[in-house]
Amino acid sequence: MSERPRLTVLSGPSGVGKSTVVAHMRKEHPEVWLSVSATTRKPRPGERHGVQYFFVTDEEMDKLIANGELLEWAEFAGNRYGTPRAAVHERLEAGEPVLLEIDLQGARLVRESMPEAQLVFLAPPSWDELVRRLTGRGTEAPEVIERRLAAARIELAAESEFDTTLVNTSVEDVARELLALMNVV
Ligand SMILES: Nc1ncnc2c1ncn2[C@@H]1O[C@H](COP(=O)(O)OP(=O)(O)OP(=O)(O)O)[C@@H](O)[C@H]1O
Ligand SMILES: Nc1nc2c(ncn2[C@@H]2O[C@H](COP(=O)(O)O)[C@@H](O)[C@H]2O)c(=O)[nH]1
Repeated sequence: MSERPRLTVLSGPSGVGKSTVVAHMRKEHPEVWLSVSATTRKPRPGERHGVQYFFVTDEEMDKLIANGELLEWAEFAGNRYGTPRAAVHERLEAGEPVLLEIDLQGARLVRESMPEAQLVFLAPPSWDELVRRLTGRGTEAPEVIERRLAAARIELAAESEFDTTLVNTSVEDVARELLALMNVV
């Protein structure tokens, strides 16, 4: 590792492949620490509490927010999501490469509170391919897909706010590029 690791934020429209890229990257490089967010969204089949997310009630999320326990939080497509603050700071202080996979609103908040963070935007090869991926994943009802696509138009329009854009044509290529940006390889 050539430089001190810093916080990296990966954002991009729902269905672009953020989780797929990060999972691929962490298979080879488990030393990259991925923050586990809290969310009020219901678990998808196979998702486990404490692994993909901390699945919390609305009341629990209210408390996390009120107690200042979240580094950032946002409402996205009808659910709330937030990054637990303490774990991120602990890992950064330990010198580990830290990655947040969060939406545009969260990325903007992190930029305000931690201007040294690098913001990476994951873009789809095309709009049609984004729709295919989001629909093909088969995890959301049609009305939820519509909400996520409406958010995607806003997120795509904000690409220039990010330090770097990676286009997710190949999971392997993007994972390699992200590792390089994080100074892990
Ligand atoms: N490069 C790629 N080529 C083809 N399909 C891909 C590629 N990357 C991801 N996918 C597929 O796209 C779908 C969405 O990927 P994924 O769930 O990782 O997206 P995401 O950005 O994490 O979405 P969300 O923000 O909704 O959590 C999945 O079915 C995944 O297998
Ligand atoms: N602002 C935040 N956004 C987050 C966080 N954790 C995840 N996300 C983003 O939410 C959407 C939807 O995720 P899904 O798992 O329901 O498909 C996606 O863009 C995630 O990146 C967070 O802590 N804060």
